[in-house]
Amino acid sequence: MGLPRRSRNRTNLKLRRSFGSNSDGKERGLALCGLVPGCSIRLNLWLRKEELHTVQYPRILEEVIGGHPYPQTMFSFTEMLKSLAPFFTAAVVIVLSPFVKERIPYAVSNCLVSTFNMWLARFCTPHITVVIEEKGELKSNQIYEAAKAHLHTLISDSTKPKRFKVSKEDRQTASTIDIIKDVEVIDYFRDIKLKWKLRTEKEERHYSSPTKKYFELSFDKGYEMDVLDSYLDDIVDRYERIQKKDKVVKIYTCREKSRDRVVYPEQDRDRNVNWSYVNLEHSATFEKLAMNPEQKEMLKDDLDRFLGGKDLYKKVGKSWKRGYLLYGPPGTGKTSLIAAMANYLKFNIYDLNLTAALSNEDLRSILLSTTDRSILVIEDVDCFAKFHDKEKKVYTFTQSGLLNIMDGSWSSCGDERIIVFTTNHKDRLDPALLRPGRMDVHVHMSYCTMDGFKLLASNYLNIEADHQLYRRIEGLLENVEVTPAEIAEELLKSGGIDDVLRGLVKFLEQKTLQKAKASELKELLKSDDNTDVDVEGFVKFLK
Ligand SMILES: Nc1ncnc2c1ncn2[C@@H]1O[C@H](COP(=O)(O)OP(=O)(O)OP(=O)(O)O)[C@@H](O)[C@H]1O
Repeated sequence: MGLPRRSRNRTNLKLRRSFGSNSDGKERGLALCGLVPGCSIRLNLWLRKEELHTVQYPRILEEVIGGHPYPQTMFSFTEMLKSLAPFFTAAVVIVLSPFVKERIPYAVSNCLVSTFNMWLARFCTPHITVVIEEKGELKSNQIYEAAKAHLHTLISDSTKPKRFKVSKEDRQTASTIDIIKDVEVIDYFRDIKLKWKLRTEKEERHYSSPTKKYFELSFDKGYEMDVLDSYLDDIVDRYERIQKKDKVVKIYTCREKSRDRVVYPEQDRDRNVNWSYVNLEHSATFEKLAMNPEQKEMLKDDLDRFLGGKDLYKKVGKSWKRGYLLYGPPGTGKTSLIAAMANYLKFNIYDLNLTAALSNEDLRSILLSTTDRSILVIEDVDCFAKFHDKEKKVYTFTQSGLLNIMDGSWSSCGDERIIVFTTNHKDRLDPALLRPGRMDVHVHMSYCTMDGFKLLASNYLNIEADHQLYRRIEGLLENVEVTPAEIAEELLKSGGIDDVLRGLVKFLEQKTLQKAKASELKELLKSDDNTDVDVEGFVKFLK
């Protein structure tokens, strides 16, 4: 596990003073430590006590560290007094102790001595600070997520810090306790005392650059192996187990890039990718979906085979990814099917909102920032047919850009990745996009059938057996194209079962009538040779 390193050329050094001796043990004095926030780089500057009053600390450290000024306020007098106060207390105790022992109760002198010991231990034992940043180079940092979950459990179950926050969202059943930034949370592991702090830091390059979050984990020097190899590993293992068992599926959306088009340096491009997430509240499951039962089974089998196919994919040298194309008219359940797939697999969803402003480079960064065991969704992919248009190439990705990323870097640097495209017009898609390897399974989401209707009626109205109106409904469904979304809307209306079904029959009859009128009109227009009308378009419009 590599610890992150930072440049020494930073302006916001935090300085700490402590007494001790330097490495050869001879020189005693005050050590000025330049601590880079969130980093274990420590710069010690040894001074004799008599030099303390004459030295300009900032100037000296400036030279040591490399030419950056520090805010003078860091060396305030109060702060200096604060850090010397325990030392002073201890000195008083030591000097006065023979005298004090006889005159003050044992408990009081004992308390003073132990305060001194604590202070000594605190200032003389060197600490290690490990920084755990929220984001790695490209993706989220799993140790950060695991630490967050661990601290959440820790403060909910036992150790409460001095300050913590409580919140409860609308639909939550219980309130949530969470840590606040800069407040210390103490944890113990095999007698090692561990101090956690959540920190945030604004990148200084630009006002719109994102705030960086990270945890600082501090502990006594000498325990590095225990902490890195056992403590953190335990936390991550536990997190992974919980994730697999009770994982709440999340849906990530990519936030709009800032409008002022900041051009970040190459190494910072990925910082521009900013996913935000909410828990997927969609309760869709395969069982609740009204679709062809055989197709449903085929899809579930395909997903199962994909999940268990690690060795096969490795053996044949293919990336462990699978592409699905869901096509059909609006309201036939494409989005619901994606939610059902995510709930079935317990994979997070990345909803990629392709806008004309994205370049191929942006697209690459976005795709590479998604995690394994996820479903990448690109809805209404036919709308990007215009990405053939090379004229708009300044900020527009190209179709070949999308395909290259899908086939190349994105798919080869992760495991268990699913990509789902949806479209209302399969015929408008470029055949290059449709070929196996890119879209391996094509799923047609069709208008509602009688089987689909029965399933919806069971979900919405709890009708398990037959109903006297079913014959009528079946007859109507055979003749009219109606989407499951339309049926669902009717079934949601208020009233008893009979009222709702009668309302549905009425709705279907109206649709049948409209259809008949539309075809009548079509025939009429066709028979009139002099009519200069786009018959198909006109009928569609009327529908
Ligand atoms: N096959 C289905 N089974 C069950 N419910 C469905 C189905 N299709 C649609 N619905 C209902 O209709 C609503 C809208 O459907 P959904 O958004 O999944 O359709 P869509 O095909 O993705 O539409 P669009 O192409 O406009 O995005 C869903 O929330 C669900 O309640």
